[in-house]
Amino acid sequence: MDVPLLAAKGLSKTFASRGRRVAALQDVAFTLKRGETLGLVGPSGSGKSTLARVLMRLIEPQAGSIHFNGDDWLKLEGRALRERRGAIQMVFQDPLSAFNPRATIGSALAAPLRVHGFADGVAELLARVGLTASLAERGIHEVSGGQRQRVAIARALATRPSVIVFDEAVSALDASVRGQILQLIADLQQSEGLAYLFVSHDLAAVRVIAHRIAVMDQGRIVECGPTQDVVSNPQSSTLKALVAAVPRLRKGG
Ligand SMILES: Nc1ncnc2c1ncn2[C@@H]1O[C@H](COP(=O)(O)OP(=O)(O)OP(=O)(O)O)[C@@H](O)[C@H]1O
Repeated sequence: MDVPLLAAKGLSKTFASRGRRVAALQDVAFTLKRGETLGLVGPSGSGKSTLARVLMRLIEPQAGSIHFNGDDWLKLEGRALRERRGAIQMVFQDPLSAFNPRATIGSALAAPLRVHGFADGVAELLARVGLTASLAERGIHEVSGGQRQRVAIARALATRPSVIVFDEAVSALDASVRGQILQLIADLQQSEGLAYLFVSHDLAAVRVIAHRIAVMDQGRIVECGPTQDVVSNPQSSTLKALVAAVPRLRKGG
């Protein structure tokens, strides 16, 4: 039997803010297989980041479960959580916000290696993302946007994850750099069998990288299926609107 690497069920999260209750996740379920990319698309406020943060154990849902790699993921606490949480990593849109501005790239990469007791070197990590070892001495501010995103990916790899969540990770890059980073992400998946949750409002980028796409709206997954099927024959009004917003995906366009 083909047991998924990760299976989420019944995830619900309601935020209360200024007297209003917002259902950010409502009974969300999905699976991820080893080596698979699930694209997660949806309009602003649909719950994509909330779902990513629940996976990362940054926020607790009120209901639901995640089975991941043999663990009841949302029940892990204390030492077990500390030991295992590096198995799911996240890459954000803006790597600058995720790095200590005064640290060199080398020290930013060395820290997670040390914490996990891994013998891999910084140079090795940089090589895996197509960067030269000499970059280790530079600050994160001193390198280009594309190089920064490569460093962010290298740091995610440092804890030997089996899942990486990309949250709008290529959205801020210009088109040619975006293509190169998408290629790197795909190559790493091929060589290392990583599973990805690729969160983006950019359906064009999701289409090239995702095997399957899940569409969120108002906290629910309203549609999910193989990328080609879903994009060529959208069922939900949410996805129809997203497809219409990408001119070259429109029928006859
Ligand atoms: N900490 C919070 N407190 C209150 N409301 C929140 C909080 N985090 C998210 N929300 C609300 O939950 C809903 C889902 O937000 P979320 O950020 O998950 O959506 P999103 O799809 O990632 O949007 P975007 O594409 O704009 O990042 C929104 O209505 C948002 O305002």
